[in-house]
Amino acid sequence: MTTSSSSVYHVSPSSQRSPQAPLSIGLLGMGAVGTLMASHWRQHKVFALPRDHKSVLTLNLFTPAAQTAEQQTAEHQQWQLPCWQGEPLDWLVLTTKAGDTLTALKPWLNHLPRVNNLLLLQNGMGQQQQCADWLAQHRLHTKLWAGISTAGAYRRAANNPQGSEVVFAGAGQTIAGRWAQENPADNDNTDTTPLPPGIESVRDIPARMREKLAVNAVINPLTAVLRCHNGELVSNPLYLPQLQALAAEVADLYQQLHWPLSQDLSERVQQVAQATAANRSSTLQDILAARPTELVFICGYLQQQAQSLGLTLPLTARLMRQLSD
Ligand SMILES: NC(=O)C1=CN([C@@H]2O[C@H](COP(=O)(O)OP(=O)(O)OC[C@H]3O[C@@H](n4cnc5c(N)ncnc54)[C@H](OP(=O)(O)O)[C@@H]3O)[C@@H](O)[C@H]2O)C=CC1
Ligand SMILES: CC(C)(CO)C(=O)C(=O)O
Repeated sequence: MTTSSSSVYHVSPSSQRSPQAPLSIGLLGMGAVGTLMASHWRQHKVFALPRDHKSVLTLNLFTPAAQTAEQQTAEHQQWQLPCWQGEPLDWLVLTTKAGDTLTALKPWLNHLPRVNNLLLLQNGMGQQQQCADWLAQHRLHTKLWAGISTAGAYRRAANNPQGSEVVFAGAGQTIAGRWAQENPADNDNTDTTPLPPGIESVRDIPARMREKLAVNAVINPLTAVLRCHNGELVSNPLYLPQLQALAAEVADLYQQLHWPLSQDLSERVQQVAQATAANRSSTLQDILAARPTELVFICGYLQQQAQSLGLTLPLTARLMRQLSD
């Protein structure tokens, strides 16, 4: 098990041993992050919620050599998850893309009264409040949690009966907290429900998500329009001023919204772009694969916030137009 000096676990597939009694956990969204999480929770009772409600789901995970401290050789894992039939769940963890949240949940509505805690482990913002409203509309008392992760994984074609596998691309930190309202003052900071292993409980999840959102609101649309790796936003003298201008626009909005940022946004974005220099942003990857992006839940969410104050975000709006052309 890989742990830091605090109680934070750094997610690494299957290497972690559970320090607690087995939890029953449902996973909705069996893609890259869903498979990584399922691997991590092999000691628990994990169910899949596949779109087709099939009885069993086969997962394939490839971990390259030396991806985790204790693992020296590359490893292929294949295992199966039973499909959830409405058994009581401690946790339902949703790992679809942001835009698929409610579409994925709706077919399971009748079973949701048997779910104690629902965790949305996704990038973007906006879908958490949509989900909170939807749960309230259906008088469901499931406790809603939101989380973000810096672990990395991607899907690729593979020579197995399923035709694909998930590649573990890097360990990271996963945090989550109760989502009551978007206003942090209204959140329940006292909930001590133990989270599934590998996820650190934080008291200020909306604030933590906003910090991440600000970085994504700069790197993701720019790399998608410029069709470049993250690092080029800093190393290319034509791109750096665009990064700085967009960061200033987003930082100004945060100031107007009274959303604190722990660091100068332009500096923070440059650090993240350099730390992930060889990566293609998730938005660029989606565009190259002709998949819908999550920008509506990143830039679009900030545009809505700006609109609520009677403001506009001209640079963001131009990038969004360029990407919709
Ligand atoms: N990949 C990464 O490294 C990271 C991703 N994230 C975030 O995590 C979230 C998930 O990303 P990722 O795992 O990469 O995405 P993937 O596209 O790999 O996985 C999403 C999964 O959700 C499934 N899904 C979509 N709609 C439904 C539905 N209606 N019912 C059931 N399943 C459904 C998809 O199924 P199908 O394939 O059939 O469409 C797919 O298996 C995103 O918000 C992403 O930004 C955050 C940090 C890192
Ligand atoms: C931090 C960053 C920009 C890394 O690529 C990311 O979160 C994403 O691509 O969505």
